[in-house]
Amino acid sequence: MRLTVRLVDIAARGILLHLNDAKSLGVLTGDRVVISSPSSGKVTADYVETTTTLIEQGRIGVYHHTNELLELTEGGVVDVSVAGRPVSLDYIKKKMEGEKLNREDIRTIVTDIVQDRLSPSEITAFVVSSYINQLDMDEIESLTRAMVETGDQIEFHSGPIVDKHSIGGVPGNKISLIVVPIIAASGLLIPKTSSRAITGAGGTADLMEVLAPVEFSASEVQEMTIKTGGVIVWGGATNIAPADDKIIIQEYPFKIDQIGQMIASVMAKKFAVGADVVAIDIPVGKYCKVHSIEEGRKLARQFIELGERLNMRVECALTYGDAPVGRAIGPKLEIKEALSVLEGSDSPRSLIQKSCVIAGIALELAGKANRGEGANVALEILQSGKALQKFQEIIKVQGGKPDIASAQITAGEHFYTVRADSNGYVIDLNNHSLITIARTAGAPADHGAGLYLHAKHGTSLSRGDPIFTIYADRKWRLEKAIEIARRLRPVIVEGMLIDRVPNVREWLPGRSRNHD
Ligand SMILES: O=P(O)(O)OC[C@H]1O[C@H](OP(=O)(O)O)[C@H](O)[C@@H]1O
Ligand SMILES: Nc1ccnc(=O)[nH]1
Repeated sequence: MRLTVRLVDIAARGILLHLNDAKSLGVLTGDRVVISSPSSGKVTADYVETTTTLIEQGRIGVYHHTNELLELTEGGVVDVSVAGRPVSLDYIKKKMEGEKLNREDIRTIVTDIVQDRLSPSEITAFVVSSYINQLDMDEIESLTRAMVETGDQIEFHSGPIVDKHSIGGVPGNKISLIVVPIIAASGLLIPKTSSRAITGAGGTADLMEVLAPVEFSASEVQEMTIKTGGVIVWGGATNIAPADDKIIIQEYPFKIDQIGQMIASVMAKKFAVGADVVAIDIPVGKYCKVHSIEEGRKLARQFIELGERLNMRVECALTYGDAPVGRAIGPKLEIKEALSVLEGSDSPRSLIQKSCVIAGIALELAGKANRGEGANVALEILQSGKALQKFQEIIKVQGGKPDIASAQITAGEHFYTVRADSNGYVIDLNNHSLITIARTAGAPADHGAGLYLHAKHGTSLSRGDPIFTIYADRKWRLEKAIEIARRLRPVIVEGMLIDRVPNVREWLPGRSRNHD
């Protein structure tokens, strides 16, 4: 069918057809079509949307991202025919039905994801079917290899190449900003790629973006790493494991991170940058991705086994995840806190200790420290000021302003402090709720949004003492976040009274205990 092009300025993939044209072609909403034009050749364009009002018969509306491939001009004429459905949909269905996927099935799915042949809802179906039916180690290995092979890879000619990664899930986990400079300052190479927030309110890429650009190609990552010893960039922009970010985007709204996909997501990024040794941080806690030490050990063994299959030496640390790392949650607040530690502050201790433990494991694996001494070596590098100097070099090589000091970083201009309404101790912190509040306040997209925790487990508070402050770049977002905070009560302060159950029934005066 020949149709006249109307360019539709919507930042999405897809095309819009009049319902009658769609019927004549034999396509329904969600089907795919092939568009051919003399200038662009044949392109399988995405999902059809139909309308009876928004476009006239005889025309085809082409959305912006689809036209990036087609490069059509307004008023041009194209030939439109029905396209077959991607075969990967059959493999996703196979997983939905609980069957095991083989290497070819997974490679086909990943290739279709990378080449934008699957719609967001189809990718979500893959995520959810793997979430419910789980991926075994063979499937995880296939997924990792397919993610690596469908993107760019880096090869360094000297080693060992070091890397670290956290599975995430604990708020405030800004340790990469301290670990990477420590490792690089020790003379090792660490080409660190991170994702943006998945279940949290600020992934490492979101944080680093406050100080410097994070979007680079794989070859730029390589060049910068050779020059400074390390980088902290967003994996999603590098074309390193490009399927990863397309999957993560579908996980974000549900705040899920399917275990098999998560292992592949992390390890594909490590493998693609040529890592020889890898330290993995597995936060364990009531509200984390991993809830018990046993579960954590099982996951650690999976990471180690996959590392062996891929020829990388992996060691994992199970870390305390029942409270945020440090006190700051959200991009600017977290950067401020990490910078202050690099500048020599001796608090927050949880942040310093955790950063040194993870950096220490990597230093030991790479032969820069004896077994059991890595954390001390890391602390010495941190306290010597060499890590700060290295961090400034990293900011500079990525194109940011290196001489920024923590005191110059200010969080969102709108803020509100939640205070204790009775005397007592902090007996519980709900990480999920803290993240929900920070996200509602605008994090991670609004860099100034987030929250600062004044009190953690065991802190003794008097009525009126601050518990946490919510920050936002926009007033309406702050209002929403306050509303959510009132409902979720993420920090529980209790004295001896745990709860009081009110009797709300109307009590009539004169009513007596007389059972007449
Ligand atoms: O949003 P949630 O699920 O907490 O985790 C995502 C964060 O965890 C990892 O941290 P890193 O790159 O090792 O610093 C990811 O790359 C990302 O930054
Ligand atoms: N799924 C993931 C969890 C943590 N980090 C990642 O890069 N990916």
